[in-house]
Amino acid sequence: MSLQKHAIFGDPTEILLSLSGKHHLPELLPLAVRLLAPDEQVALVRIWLVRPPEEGDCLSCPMAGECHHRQRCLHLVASYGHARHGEDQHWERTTGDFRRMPMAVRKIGHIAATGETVQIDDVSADSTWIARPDWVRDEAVRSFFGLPLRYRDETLGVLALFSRKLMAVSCCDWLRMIADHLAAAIANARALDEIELLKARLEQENEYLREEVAVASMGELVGNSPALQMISQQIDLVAPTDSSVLILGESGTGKELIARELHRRSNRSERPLIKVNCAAVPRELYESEFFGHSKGSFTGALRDRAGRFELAHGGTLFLDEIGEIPLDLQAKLLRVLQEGELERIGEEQTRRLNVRIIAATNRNLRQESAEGRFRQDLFYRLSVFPIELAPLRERVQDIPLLAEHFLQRFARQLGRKPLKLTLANEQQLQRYRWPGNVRELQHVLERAVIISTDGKLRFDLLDDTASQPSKKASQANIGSPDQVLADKVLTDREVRSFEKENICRALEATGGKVYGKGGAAEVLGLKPTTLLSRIRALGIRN
Ligand SMILES: Nc1ncnc2c1ncn2[C@@H]1O[C@H](COP(=O)(O)OP(=O)(O)OP(=O)(O)O)[C@@H](O)[C@H]1O
Repeated sequence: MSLQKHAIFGDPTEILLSLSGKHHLPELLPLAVRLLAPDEQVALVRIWLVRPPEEGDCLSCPMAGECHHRQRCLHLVASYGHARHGEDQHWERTTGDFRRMPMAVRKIGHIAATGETVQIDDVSADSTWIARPDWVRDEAVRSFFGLPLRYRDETLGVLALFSRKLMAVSCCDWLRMIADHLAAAIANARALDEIELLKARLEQENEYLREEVAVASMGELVGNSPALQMISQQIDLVAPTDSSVLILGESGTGKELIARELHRRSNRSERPLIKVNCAAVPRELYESEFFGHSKGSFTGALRDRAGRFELAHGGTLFLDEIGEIPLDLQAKLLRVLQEGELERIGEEQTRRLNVRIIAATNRNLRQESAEGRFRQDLFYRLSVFPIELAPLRERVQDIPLLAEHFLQRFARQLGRKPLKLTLANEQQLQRYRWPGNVRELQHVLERAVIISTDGKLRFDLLDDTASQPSKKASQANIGSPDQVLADKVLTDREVRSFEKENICRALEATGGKVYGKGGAAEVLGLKPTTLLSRIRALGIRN
């Protein structure tokens, strides 16, 4: 087949190649009609797809009188051409009189119902097929070619082409091939949409279940140190109010537990507590995660989705790791907190919300805001009532109670006989520095229950890396961690270098493994998502 004969469409191979790069219907179909109507020789190309009518469709449909069963009809989904008269130069609208076509009615309906191709070389001579003879005359339309879009014995729709020239036989062959290709692409795009929808649904369910499991395994606040008693009093004071609370403390000290306790003791406890781990949200999804989006507002927005703010309406929104929010989003977050209303991405409608905010961070947010890394106004807004959790090494009084609590829990979970915590055990645990705080203690006790098969508790405590001098750190002239800790007061640069050094050592020790048992996150007593975000923030190559 030579290209000249069917030059009416441009190069068909190019058309097929271009179409194969589009995987979603909103891109694929408009491109197909444009490619098939490159110039004035082709007056109009249209694609209809077979679908059930949408709500309200039949009430306003000009073809309703000719439609009997109203179960399925043809929906005009793409249109393109070259008008000689009229204002709508390219006939791109899909809202005109032929936006819906009943099955088996007129030529388009006939093609869809029978799966047969219809070719009319001289339309003016065959007036039975023509809905608008004046349009055919005014626009000098010569021939019509209508093809079913068939995929695996199913007619998905109709491709129709009105030409101002008589089409060559070869041209019709090419069109058939393009129609077959288009039908397969439509079926694939639908399958892909379905997969993405299911994937998004699964991810959401998964996230929800993970949170449920996490909450179920969190339990109550254990400890009787003066520091913890004071925290409990603070919770009682602030819980019934709607004030924002900022929970500060090292990783693993129990900030999330405190947030849940605050919600539980508040008047909102019957409503949901929605958590966002700000360190785990990909940068480009922040806005949608917080404020939601409407269908089609960006690639991948396959349906309307409520953001976390909306889900928390009437309840509490827990913003964990708030220090990780990018600066540009901080401004938007502040606006929502100040005004109590938001718009989903891609939507004009303003929604009023009643949400109580609890935020948590292990960063020194005051200092970060003073240095411009965190918005000061947002910091003040969030820290109406700050609660500061002391690290475990500063409340060693809590260690025996916590250890006993975890021992019983893990013995029960693992089906082991309850083990006894001796005085020597308690002292050993109280001597350790617990860089990963209560989370680390929890892991150490879980391991202890697993390995202590002879009824005697043995703690597999990691070397207190914090007390090992570091060559690299002293080379960098920031003082060894020993010195650093002994001095107590650290500059921000020292803290960051120290943190970087410590993470690098953990990664070295675990062969770069971040997640799971024996991974760097576990060694450091951090959540893997937190560790990953720090690795990124500190520019560590893993
Ligand atoms: N006082 C406590 N009593 C009982 N369990 C506790 C206590 N404090 C912390 N835990 C447990 O320790 C683990 C870590 O706590 P949590 O996740 O609340 O810490 P976090 O400070 O939010 O950590 P991160 O900063 O890494 O998010 C959880 O399993 C929690 O249940």
